Amino acid sequence: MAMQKVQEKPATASCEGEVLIALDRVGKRFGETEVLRDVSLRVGRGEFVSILGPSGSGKSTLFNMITGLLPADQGELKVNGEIGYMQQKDLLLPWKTVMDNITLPLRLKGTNKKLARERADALIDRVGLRGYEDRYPGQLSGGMKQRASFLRTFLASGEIMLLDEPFGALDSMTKSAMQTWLLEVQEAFGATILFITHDIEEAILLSDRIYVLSSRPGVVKEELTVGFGLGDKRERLLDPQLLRMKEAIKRLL
Ligand SMILES: Nc1ncnc2c1ncn2[C@@H]1O[C@H](COP(=O)(O)OP(=O)(O)OP(=O)(O)O)[C@@H](O)[C@H]1O
Repeated sequence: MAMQKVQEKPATASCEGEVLIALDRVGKRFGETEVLRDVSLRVGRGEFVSILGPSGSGKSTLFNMITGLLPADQGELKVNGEIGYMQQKDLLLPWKTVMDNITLPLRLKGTNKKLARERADALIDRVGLRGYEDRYPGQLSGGMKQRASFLRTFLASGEIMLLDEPFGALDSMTKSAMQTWLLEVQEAFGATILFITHDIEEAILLSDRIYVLSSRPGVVKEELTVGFGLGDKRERLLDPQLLRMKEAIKRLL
């Protein structure tokens, strides 16, 4: 039944404005295992789009294809802009300072040290790490490490950020603070974000649109626009529509 629905969907999923990521009927197998089937999605400039799906539904595989780390077996995949990829683990190098970690991708791209530091310095207040530039990752809290990792990704990313469950390992209070922080920086930086999560509430709270993936194979079961709490997404937490949407998504998974 689910497949029927996907087949009926137009290949061009909805999004307004300039499209930065476009997938049309993308498929992927690992040997005998079909991991993704017929995945079509769009991400427009300045949008916050989430991919919500259970473990094993192919979310990270999708990101690996979007970044070009893995080829797609089927379908079309277009990316219009430079991508920064923040993986599940923060992957900060423990022997480098916060500043050296943050500026590493810029340095690898050939930016000189002074300029890379100036660029990081201009944003360090925004991520709440002023005064921690010379510390080492082991001296930071989980939330601080995620913020350092986020800034590193942002500086290197140009226009598009792919965030793979960035808050998955955090305790619920830190997670909630980080979600608020992410919404603030997205607004301030005007970033385009494609976000992976298996937390339904997190997806509803943060996103403009959500693609709900089923598992084995990963198929887009539904594309949802979060049409409430548009002025201030944090107010969604208090909105009765949140619960209704959460229940509707649970029924899809
Ligand atoms: N390189 C690979 N070779 C073989 N199988 C793979 C490879 N990468 C992923 N898989 C398989 O593909 C499926 C999807 O994995 P993927 O990591 O994309 O899922 P996910 O939705 O991101 O899961 P999680 O939420 O647990 O991170 C899994 O069954 C996984 O074992």
